[in-house]
Amino acid sequence: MAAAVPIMVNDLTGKMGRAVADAVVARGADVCYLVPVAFSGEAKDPVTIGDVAVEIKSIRDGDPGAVLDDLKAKHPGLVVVDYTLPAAVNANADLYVKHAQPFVMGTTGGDRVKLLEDVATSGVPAVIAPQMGKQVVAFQAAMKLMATNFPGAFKGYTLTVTESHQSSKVDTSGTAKAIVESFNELGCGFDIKDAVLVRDVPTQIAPIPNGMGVPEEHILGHAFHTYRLTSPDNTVAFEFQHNVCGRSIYAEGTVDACLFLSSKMGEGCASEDCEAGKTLFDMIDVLREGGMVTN
Ligand SMILES: NC(=O)C1=CN([C@@H]2O[C@H](COP(=O)(O)OP(=O)(O)OC[C@H]3O[C@@H](n4cnc5c(N)ncnc54)[C@H](O)[C@@H]3O)[C@@H](O)[C@H]2O)C=CC1
Ligand SMILES: O=C(O)C1=N[C@H](C(=O)O)C[C@H](O)C1
Repeated sequence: MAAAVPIMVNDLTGKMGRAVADAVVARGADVCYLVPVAFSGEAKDPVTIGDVAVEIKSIRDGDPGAVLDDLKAKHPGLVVVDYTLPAAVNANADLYVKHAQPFVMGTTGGDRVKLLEDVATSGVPAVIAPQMGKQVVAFQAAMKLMATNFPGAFKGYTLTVTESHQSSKVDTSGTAKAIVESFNELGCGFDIKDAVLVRDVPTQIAPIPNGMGVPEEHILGHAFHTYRLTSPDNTVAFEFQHNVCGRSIYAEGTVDACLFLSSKMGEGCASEDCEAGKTLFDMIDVLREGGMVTN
């Protein structure tokens, strides 16, 4: 039986970090366990999750690289999870890469081109994806497949994109950005700057068609996305929607990504679908290789 995978969650005092830390503990100590240190933007009081008291260290002060090296030595096979902020994405990835630390990056935003280039060329195993919820990833993969098989199929159609998230979200949905890439390959010519971002609570709560119809109990944690395509003469319309309440779908997917990454560490991608030596993965890779629990 494989050894339990040690997982460090940065920042588990944030909303997603906490959901992932809870999911790590819930998955069971025979599968994975939470290491007792996490990075945040600043040092904070320890947080107890399950029976683990986690020390919260500042990633900006002291020597975070030495902390990582020490954790790696104490917890062989360590996987780091990053759910921080768009402004931290590139610097945090640089730190993990510099210390050859495999990681799962769920944080959105930052300079994505640089992120993917830097990590791919480093050879440090990583899963990077703006969406970790496996059913949403399956939809994302289906759109990608449609774009590959039928490029230009929606040429001339007008696309509108509306996304609603908790008002603390600072960036445009990373998932919408990824899915719009496929719509553009299908011929839509959509500028992501034209996406409608709903962050005000009254509009979120108001029923459809005037509002988003978000259940009030999920105002602090929801992700509603609608992509609407209309033909040039307005006679044909398509609407695609994925509406998520809460965060467990992403947290469970993240634990799956950690286990996937752990199986890849040191061997590259072994499946028929993957080119040998591949070290940078996304959630579509994780999905393709199966083995994800159903939630
Ligand atoms: N890939 C996916 O499936 C999902 C991605 N996300 C993304 O995760 C990110 C975090 O979202 P939330 O947890 O809602 O935000 P949050 O604001 O609740 O948490 C962010 C945390 O990061 C900390 N932080 C700031 N700078 C840091 C640094 N340099 N290093 C370490 N920690 C730092 C903050 O103190 C805060 O506690 C966002 O980019 C969001 O879009 C969220 C849900 C799902
Ligand atoms: O910040 C969030 O909450 C989410 N962020 C991700 C994104 O930007 O796409 C995934 C999901 O939408 C939730």
